[in-house]
Amino acid sequence: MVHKAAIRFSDAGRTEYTLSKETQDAGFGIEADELASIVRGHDTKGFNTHGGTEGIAKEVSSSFTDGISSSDVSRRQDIYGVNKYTEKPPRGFWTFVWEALHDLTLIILMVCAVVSIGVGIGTEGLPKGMYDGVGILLSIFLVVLVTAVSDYKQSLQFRDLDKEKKKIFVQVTRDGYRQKISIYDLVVGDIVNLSTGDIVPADGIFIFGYNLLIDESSLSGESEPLDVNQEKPFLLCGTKVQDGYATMLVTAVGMRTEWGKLMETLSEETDDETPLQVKLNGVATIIGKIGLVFAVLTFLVLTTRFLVVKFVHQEFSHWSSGDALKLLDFFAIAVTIIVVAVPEGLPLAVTLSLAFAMKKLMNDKALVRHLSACETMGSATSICTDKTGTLTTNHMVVDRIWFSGKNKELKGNEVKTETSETILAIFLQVIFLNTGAEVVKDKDGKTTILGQPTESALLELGILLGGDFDAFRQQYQIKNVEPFSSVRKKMSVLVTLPEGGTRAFCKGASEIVLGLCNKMIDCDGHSVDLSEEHMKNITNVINGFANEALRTLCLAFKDMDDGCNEDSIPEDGYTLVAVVGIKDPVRPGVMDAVRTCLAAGITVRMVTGDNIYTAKAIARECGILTEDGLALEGSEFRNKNPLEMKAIVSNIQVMARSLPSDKHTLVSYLRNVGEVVSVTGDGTNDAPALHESDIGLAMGIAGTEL
Ligand SMILES: Nc1ncnc2c1ncn2[C@@H]1O[C@H](COP(=O)(O)OP(=O)(O)OP(=O)(O)O)[C@@H](O)[C@H]1O
Ligand SMILES: [Ca+2]
Repeated sequence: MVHKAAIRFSDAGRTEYTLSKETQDAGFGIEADELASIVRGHDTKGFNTHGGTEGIAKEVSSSFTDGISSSDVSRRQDIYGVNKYTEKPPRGFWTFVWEALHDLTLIILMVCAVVSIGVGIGTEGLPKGMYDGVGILLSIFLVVLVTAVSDYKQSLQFRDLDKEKKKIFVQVTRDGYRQKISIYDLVVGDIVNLSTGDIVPADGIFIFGYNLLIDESSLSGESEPLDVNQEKPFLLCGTKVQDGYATMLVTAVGMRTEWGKLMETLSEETDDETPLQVKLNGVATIIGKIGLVFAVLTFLVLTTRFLVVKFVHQEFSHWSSGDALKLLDFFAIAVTIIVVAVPEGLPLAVTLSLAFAMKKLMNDKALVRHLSACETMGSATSICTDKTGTLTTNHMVVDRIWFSGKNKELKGNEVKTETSETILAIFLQVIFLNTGAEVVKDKDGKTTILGQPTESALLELGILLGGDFDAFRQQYQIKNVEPFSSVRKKMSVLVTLPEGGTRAFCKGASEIVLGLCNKMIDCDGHSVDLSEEHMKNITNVINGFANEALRTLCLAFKDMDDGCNEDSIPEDGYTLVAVVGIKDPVRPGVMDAVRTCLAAGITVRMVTGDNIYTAKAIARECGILTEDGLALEGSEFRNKNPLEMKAIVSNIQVMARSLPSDKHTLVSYLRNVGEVVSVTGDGTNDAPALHESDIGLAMGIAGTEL
């Protein structure tokens, strides 16, 4: 500390670092720009000058455990800014009118109108000579008005959509407890909890966490993910947490971040035309060109005939105003051909009807990112949906438990009375220590569970069994965490026990975790070797749960030798404690929806990360899986060669235990065989497939940007 202070003192002396009065008065120890540039520039020297993470936390008066106090927020916003990006001012109505006027046919028409009025008045006098010209002008006015109004309305709608899209919530610790706030309310000094799949909501410094991998491709285009830890603590806004879990101290928000600067250059709305519009515009242009050719031809032919006649009658030197009028008449005929031939209104009609469809969808609480989606959606021949959260409600409750010792399935409330204490104790350890969810108390002392539904279901069970989350977290020291990911399909932790010794816990997809076990606990709480017989038994239990459409998880532990390596968590030699079956009921209405799709000739496919039996059971329940349909596991699909894949892909109805990349492969093969594929999914594991699909329907729960 003394040492740091000394460095700071000398550095301060050298750079003449003085605080502005406002910052000082507000009680902070660092300027906003200075702090922002340290993180943005990955300036380790400046970082150390300010005393590292602790020093900076002190300077922005934040505490790692309690965060900031919410009464502070406006003071922080005054000094360090608001987490919003300045956007280009929205385009006004008149810009749209101006744009609509920039149309070649309209310009030709206007010229014709003016000429026609001029000549008309000259020859036929007022007001009769004006009628034609004014008529043309009026119709131009009408077309411009309709185009401008519809474009303008569309841009307003997109702005609303944009706002909707940006309503993202993050978990922060404020006033000593964890809570959810909107990213707009984030201020410098906030302690943010990041987990897999999150977008980093502001610039910040890593405080604490495990195995944090950051994908910076959105900022730097660099696709190799970056390790972030105490040594390399800088986190940039707009990057994505690819793996791991961490808490972060916010150091810059809004326009002071790199992302903010990027947004400023990007916030220009991009025109997106739907495929149909592009096609129709193409058609309109071709027809227009043909019309133009014919118009020119007609004009030339008429004029030539007129000239020839004049030549034959030897009147070439006598020109009357009648002749001029005749030539003008030819011109008018040519223009009429153009006007009739160019189907100006066609693309316009499409825009209008699509905008209408979008509005209707929005009323149904569906958010349409691109206008084109409405149209493509109509032509979809295949839907790939995930299971959890889309077909099911995502409200999970532990329904069945099987303890290896008991060899008996239990309902939640029977567990306490019928299970030996040793087993129960270990069971609670797995539940409370090996979890990414958290039991939090809010201001009024009410407990809520924050976290993924699967983990919340387990925590709820733990509380039901009389466990105390906080007590567990205080007694045991967590050494390492490998968070859950859709690829690994399990979560593991390494923990120091209060009585000494280190223990690893693992929970996750049943077959996968079972494969890591070579022992199990018997009824007295002793570890015994897993025999073939046991294995068969347990597999039966798992399949039994799965056939009842339950999501099954295995929980296991392993006692570590003294002096084991704390940097890695073992991948084998676990002792099985329990199998749990979690109920996640099918959403009401799903069966009808599936039936409607099938009736409309759309094939529905389920692609899920869950167990194959669970997947099949749910698929049957929803009417997705039929007698002759194909259900297989992701690994089976993955190992086929491209030809085989192509052959079976159309028959696949259920794909279970899939990796995110499998979803992606499936979609690209389906498109390959000529299907228009729509993908629905809620999670980060669906993102690659959503990208690949013709239409991605993200069921917005998590803040996953696509
Ligand atoms: N938090 C967790 N910890 C440990 N294991 C988990 C956790 N969540 C899910 N699992 C296990 O991983 C399996 C697959 O999860 P994954 O995320 O790949 O699919 P999903 O997104 O839940 O399902 P779907 O693809 O249908 O939406 C689950 O069946 C479950 O056994
Ligand atoms: Ca999912």
